[in-house]
Amino acid sequence: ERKPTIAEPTPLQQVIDHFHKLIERKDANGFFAFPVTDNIAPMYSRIISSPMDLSTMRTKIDAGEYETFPDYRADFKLMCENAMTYNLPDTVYYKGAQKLMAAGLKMMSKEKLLQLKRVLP
Ligand SMILES: COc1ccc(OC)c(-c2cc(C(C)=O)n3cccnc23)c1
Repeated sequence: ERKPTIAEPTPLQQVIDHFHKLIERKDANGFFAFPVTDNIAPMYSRIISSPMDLSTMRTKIDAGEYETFPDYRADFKLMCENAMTYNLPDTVYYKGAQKLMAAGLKMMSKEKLLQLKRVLP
């Protein structure tokens, strides 16, 4: 019978996958790994209108939902900004988001992407 074909990742998916893996490694505690639920964060779904997390981003990467690299970077920023909206500044979540955002945007800066473009076919 016909075998299901596994879609060959596009060059964009491969570049996004490369950065996503680096970001996942930076979230050692897993605070950003899965959607934040109302039972671990009271009223979260009332306060944060557009939730985002690394597992949702992974699903979007594999489904080819990111048309451009900036679309992916925007979800990463949204995830960090949500944490800095919901949590007070002196929490591990706010501080973790601040650190993750700084490291991630530095890694995915326009200069870094230009360098990458030079070495890609
Ligand atoms: C303490 O263990 C965990 C485990 C998973 C979490 O989110 C997926 C979180 C978590 C992650 C967050 C964020 C990202 O705002 N959060 C906010 C308040 C209370 N908990 C959290 C904490």
